[in-house]
Amino acid sequence: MDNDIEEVLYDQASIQQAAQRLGKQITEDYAGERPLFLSVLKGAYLWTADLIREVDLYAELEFIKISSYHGGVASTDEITLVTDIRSDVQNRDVIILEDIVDTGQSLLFMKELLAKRGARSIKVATLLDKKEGRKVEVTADYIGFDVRNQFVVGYGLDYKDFYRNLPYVGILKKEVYTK
Ligand SMILES: O=P(O)(O)OC[C@H]1O[C@H](OP(=O)(O)OP(=O)(O)O)[C@H](O)[C@@H]1O
Ligand SMILES: Nc1nc2[nH]cnc2c(=O)[nH]1
Repeated sequence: MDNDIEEVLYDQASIQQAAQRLGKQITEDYAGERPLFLSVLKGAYLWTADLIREVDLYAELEFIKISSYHGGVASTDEITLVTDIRSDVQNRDVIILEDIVDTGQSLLFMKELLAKRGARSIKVATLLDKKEGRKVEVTADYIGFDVRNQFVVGYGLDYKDFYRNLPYVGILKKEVYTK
């Protein structure tokens, strides 16, 4: 798999540092509260594991699965809710955990869903923020790294469902897309 990678952008040590930085910030910001962390599958599973262990709060964790990409490098405009949560978000302080915010469509979908269900507050902690990719206006509150407008894989992020298990975030070689 490493042979398919053009460039490593963030290795495991840098991602751990980002998790520590954001975990500390969240712990301070939510002192005395019991937020609900909502991890967006599949991509956010590794980031969730890292970040949540750096949060020193009575925190609940739920997983939701939505889908926006259908195996390619171009985003579609359609988001589908694949697996919902069971817990009630009414009056809860929710922190959405994402691996990447790109067009923003997935995040907007999530935010609208939670707002409709009566969440008291909704914040977002993302490993990567690709601001240049935005098609809709939405922002993240806690950001690991800002990334350029290029397709990244690894650390939860896939290309055609592979590369999620790379222990770093990197860029695929061009020839991999055309193989
Ligand atoms: O800002 P956007 O353009 O909406 O892209 C961001 C979303 O795309 C990826 O998920 P994807 O739908 O590929 O599903 P996955 O997490 O299961 O890979 C990623 O995990 C984000 O949830
Ligand atoms: N793997 C991957 N998934 C994404 N979803 C939205 N942007 C990206 C990206 O750059 N890489």
